[in-house]
Amino acid sequence: MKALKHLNKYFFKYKYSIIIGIIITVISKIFALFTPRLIGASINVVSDYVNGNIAKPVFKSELTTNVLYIVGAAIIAGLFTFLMRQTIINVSRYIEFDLKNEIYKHYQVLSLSFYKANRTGDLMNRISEDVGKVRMYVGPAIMYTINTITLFAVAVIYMVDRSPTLTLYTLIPLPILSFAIYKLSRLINKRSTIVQQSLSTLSTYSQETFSGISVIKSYGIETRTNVEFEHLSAENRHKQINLTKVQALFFPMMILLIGVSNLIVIYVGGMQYMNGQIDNIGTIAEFIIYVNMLTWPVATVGWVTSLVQQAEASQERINEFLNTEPEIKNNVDKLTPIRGDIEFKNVSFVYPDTNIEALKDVSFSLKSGETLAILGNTGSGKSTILDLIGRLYDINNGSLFIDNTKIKNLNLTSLRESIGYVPQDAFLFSDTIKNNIKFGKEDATDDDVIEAAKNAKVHKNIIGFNKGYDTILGERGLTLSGGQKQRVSIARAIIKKPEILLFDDCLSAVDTETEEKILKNLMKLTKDKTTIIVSHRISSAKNADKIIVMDDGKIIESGNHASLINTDGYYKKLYTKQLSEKEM
Ligand SMILES: Nc1ncnc2c1ncn2[C@@H]1O[C@H](COP(=O)(O)OP(=O)(O)OP(=O)(O)O)[C@@H](O)[C@H]1O
Repeated sequence: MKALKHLNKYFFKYKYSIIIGIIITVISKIFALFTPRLIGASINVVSDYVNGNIAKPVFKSELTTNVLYIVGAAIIAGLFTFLMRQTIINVSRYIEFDLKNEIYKHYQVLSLSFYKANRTGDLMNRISEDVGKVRMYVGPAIMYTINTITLFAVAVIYMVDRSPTLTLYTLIPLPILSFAIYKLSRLINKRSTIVQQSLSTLSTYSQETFSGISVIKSYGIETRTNVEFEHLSAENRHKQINLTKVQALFFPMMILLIGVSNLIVIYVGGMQYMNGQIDNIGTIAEFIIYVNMLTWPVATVGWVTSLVQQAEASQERINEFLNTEPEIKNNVDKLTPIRGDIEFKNVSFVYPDTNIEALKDVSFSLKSGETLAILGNTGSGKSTILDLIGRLYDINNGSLFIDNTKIKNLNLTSLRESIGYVPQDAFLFSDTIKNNIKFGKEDATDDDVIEAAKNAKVHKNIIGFNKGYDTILGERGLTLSGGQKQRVSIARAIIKKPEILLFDDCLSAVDTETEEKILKNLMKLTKDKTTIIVSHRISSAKNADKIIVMDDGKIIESGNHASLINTDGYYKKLYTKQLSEKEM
């Protein structure tokens, strides 16, 4: 129960609703337990009349009164049972909502390395399935426990009052029932988990094949994927059947144990009535109803125990994430406006998850308003430089200054708000094109959006779509070409008018002519902004104030276009190659 302590703050938050829920539960059970007493009394009235102990008018009036009481008690019990669910189950839904928000909020502050170390499916499971299991503890488990305790306490008092010996015999099979249900519930849960895992494998497989359907079709491997799906599906069927087998045992087992209890009541009660230990035949009927009323709550003891165990395991998994501290923390509370000077001083960086040394002793500096182009082979560390400027990771060695202040001593929100970043793989949300561009600046007007799109040279493409800027992108919307995506992504960055603009090879899918036009616009827009352009093309780099060439994490060349084309090396070679390609 240690992990579940995390929920105490929520119980405290909703304490009044929970207390009201408990009171309502107790009232509903007290009224529900009037029924057996009234039925017992009614049978006694019938018995007295048959034996000639009471006259017909008395018999009629007593029976009518009892029936009215039974109906009244049932209505009140029903009403309170409804209210019981409305309070306690509602509280569980509120706590589920709060817990989901708490987890989601925490996910948002966790660093990229956390997302690298954990699979998306796992993150989703903890916020949905695990929270669902915890809710079963907060709601049904607590409700049924209060229910059982109240029902048991009241019923046993009534029963002992009627016949202590018969009470004892009636209660004997109940712990056996509870234990059997507990064992069965555990088995059901174990098999359900196996079924869930196999279902998630099946859906992951299907999802992947649907996403990669064009590859599957172009390689003509539909039959292979069909066979694989059938195989996974057959495995799932086998696991589902295994689960159904144990689930099918649940009700027969309950019916068997209720039957045994009823037999005991009839046999022992009958003997006692014949021996004169019980005065009234109605007591036996009363006890049979008690047995039937108590069976389900007793069975729930076993069920609830396994619910609590599952909730504990789920909360433990949730706590593991909630207790994970973000690696990148904001160390400064007050906002620190950014001008845009950047300086790397002997910076080295090792990716924590792969131990790859992506940057080795890198030094360069850039004044606010200057443009830097970074070139180099793939995997040479270009994107890593951009990630470090956005403080997506913290450096291991050396110093990284922004505006002559160590990056760790800047307010994280100020830093990130002052950066417009266009990643290598442009990611667009399933939303309208307009909202995807406005993502960079929520309060942007339609004119701002159009201006940004024009500068990114994507406006003409957008107005060519039927719904223009309101065209929905994503799975159920329009698919943009690689180059269009990159340009929408550029529009998103420039609409923000940030102090620092980072372009990570974001013109690679654009033809050189459009690239030229975009670069011209960017030069105008970023005149007084610090700009870093990562590229494999000389055309993107040639106008930059500074150019560095990376290889295996190190800077191997630096200068500007004029100086580098006069130095034998990577840049000159690339320049000559791309020049001859252009001429061809
Ligand atoms: N998130 C990451 N986790 C672990 N290692 C990484 C991560 N990102 C990059 N690396 C590794 O760090 C090295 C530098 O990668 P980086 O992405 O900075 O290169 P790049 O020069 O931008 O390459 P490209 O031109 O292909 O984009 C590579 O060896 C890469 O495998």
